[in-house]
Amino acid sequence: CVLKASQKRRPLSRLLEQLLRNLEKRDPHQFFAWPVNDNFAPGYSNIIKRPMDFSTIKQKIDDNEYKSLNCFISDFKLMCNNAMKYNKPGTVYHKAAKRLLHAGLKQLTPQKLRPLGDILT
Ligand SMILES: COc1ccc(OC)c(-c2cc(C(C)=O)n3cccnc23)c1
Repeated sequence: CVLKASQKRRPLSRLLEQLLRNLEKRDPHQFFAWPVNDNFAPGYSNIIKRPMDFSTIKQKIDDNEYKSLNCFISDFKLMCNNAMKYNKPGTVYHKAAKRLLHAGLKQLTPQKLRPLGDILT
């Protein structure tokens, strides 16, 4: 029996892919899907020193750069906090980031993750 490519993935990578898909559902406008472009966000790269977005997180999963769930969660928080730093409160992006962070962290609580078993230890 030959395993499909996805089944050959490391257990942590497969879990992170699943968590990422669930987080992306909370970004219906895809504001966080790709790196923020300085042409649409003046001065962004001067203000935000460590940009992060869902496509970069996906690439890091595929490159096995995440050694733990916490590193994955840190990048998710970085992505949301970048948006809350650059965009003023009340803007569509600041509000979207706050909602995404709140909804995302609720999906990443120990209670929600415990059923996924010992691959997190
Ligand atoms: C209006 O449609 C889009 C499409 C993609 C975007 O970022 C990938 C953004 C976007 C995303 C952001 C963020 C996340 O700060 N942003 C800030 C200022 C101006 N534009 C954006 C908006």
